[in-house]
Amino acid sequence: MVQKKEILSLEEIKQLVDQFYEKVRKDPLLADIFNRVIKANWPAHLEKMYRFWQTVLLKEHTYQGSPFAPHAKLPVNAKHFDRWKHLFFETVDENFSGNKAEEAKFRATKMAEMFQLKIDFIQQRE
Ligand code: HEM
Repeated sequence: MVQKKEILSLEEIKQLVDQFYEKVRKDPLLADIFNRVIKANWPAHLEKMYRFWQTVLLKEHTYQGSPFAPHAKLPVNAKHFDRWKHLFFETVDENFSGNKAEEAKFRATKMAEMFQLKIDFIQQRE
């Protein structure tokens, strides 16, 4: 069996982020939701996401921002988060193994849970 790579540097972060958003952009449930906000600005979004995951996984603090803010008003529910997590896990597992790969899935799950709780709360009030 071929041993998969560990996530050790910005190079692997870029591979993970690029391949994940390739899937997102082809996904029938998620693509429109992203495209409506991002429009032609995918390169800027990807740059931001490299910095986000570099900060989370490599502890190189290149991301500064409010991760939740752009999600607050998105028309999303559990179905969308399940798909997001499925594509993210699939991308990690296709490319990587090791501690950081497991941490990526753990952190993504925790953030998705938190985002979903906040979004549910906002949607209930409206
Ligand atoms: C259904 C699930 C999700 C959808 C539809 C979604 C969609 C979006 C959209 C449309 C943006 C704004 C992009 C822009 O303004 O250019 C964004 C930004 C972002 N997303 Fe998500 N997202 C989802 C889940 C997640 C999860 C689970 C995480 C964390 C692991 C995450 C992390 C981020 C970060 C860090 C940003 C950049 C925030 C900033 O502007 O600093 N997203 N997302």
